[in-house]
Amino acid sequence: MPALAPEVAAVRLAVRRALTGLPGAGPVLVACSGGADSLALAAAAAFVAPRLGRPIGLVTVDHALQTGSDRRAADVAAWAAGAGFAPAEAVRVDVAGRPGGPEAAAREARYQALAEAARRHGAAALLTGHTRDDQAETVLLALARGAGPRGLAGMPPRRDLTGMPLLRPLLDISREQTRKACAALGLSPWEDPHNADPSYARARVRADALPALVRALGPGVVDSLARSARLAAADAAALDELAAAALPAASSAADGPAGVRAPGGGLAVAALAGLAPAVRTRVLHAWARELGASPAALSHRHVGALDALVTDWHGQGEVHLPGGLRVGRRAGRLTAAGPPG
Ligand SMILES: Nc1ncnc2c1ncn2[C@@H]1O[C@H](COP(=O)(O)OP(=O)(O)OP(=O)(O)O)[C@@H](O)[C@H]1O
Repeated sequence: MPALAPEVAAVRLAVRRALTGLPGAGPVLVACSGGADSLALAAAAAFVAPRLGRPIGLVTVDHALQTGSDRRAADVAAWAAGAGFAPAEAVRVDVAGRPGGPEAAAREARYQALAEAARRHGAAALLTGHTRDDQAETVLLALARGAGPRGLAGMPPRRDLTGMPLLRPLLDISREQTRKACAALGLSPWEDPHNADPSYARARVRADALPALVRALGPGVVDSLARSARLAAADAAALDELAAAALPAASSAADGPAGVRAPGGGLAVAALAGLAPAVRTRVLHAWARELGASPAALSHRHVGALDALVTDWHGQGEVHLPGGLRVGRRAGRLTAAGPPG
């Protein structure tokens, strides 16, 4: 019997770790584009899941943005059916008319379709094939736009996708390993032309920025960026916890000791002023979200303007937040009004 390729073993081990102890009896659903990362993930899941008594399914999304995309989706679904996935489904989505650029619109449509499919099949979790290289690219892109620790934390290995657990078992596996795993298993991955399209920032990072860093600083740079993401994630989680405790305290300080906390009830400036800036800005961000400001539209500029009501008060006017909300400072409190109508 030929020896098991080390890359195949590494991917299987990563998937086994992610699936062990997963609650719920439903299938795990692999989100597979047919690319090397998610194909290696699917092949590993097909091996590991049955051994853990876990059913497996696979969904591939057809964004209908390129000619032949329907054939690619059908090929992936057919391979999956043959490899024992049930369901083995190709889902077509309509990307047109969504907000943001084409990349963001395709991602939103894809995640919506994947979450819907996972719910429809009673899945215990959805699995994606993001690798350590994807993580390093995410961190570089976050650095380039001046993100804080939450952005630099990159992608978590596990998150909630509208009520469905989304797992990323391959965050410690390199893209080279997924390619080698596919080759060792005789699988021919699909090459997504978008991955090489220089009009996408991520494609430029993948093709130019990261290879330039590796040339200048050595091959360890990808692993180092992924490690920085893990460290930033731990710090961001600790700061989020501090902020989660400080928000009700600042809110009840504003309402008086017997006050019942209500998001619109205001925040006490004195309580906010005593917080470390990293905690205070998180409290203000969380409060703005509670008030109804959409997280996607809430920017550093909005939070900075709220912070200035506390730390740089000179009688300035109200701060306008997304969704028609207005926040002002009166009698030692930040209070909110709106949206209009
Ligand atoms: N069309 C699709 N259908 C289903 N899942 C997808 C699709 N596109 C991406 N995914 C999922 O999202 C993950 C990340 O995709 P992305 O395109 O960002 O990275 P990638 O490195 O090109 O991945 P891959 O090599 O697996 O295509 C994939 O590994 C896969 O799990």
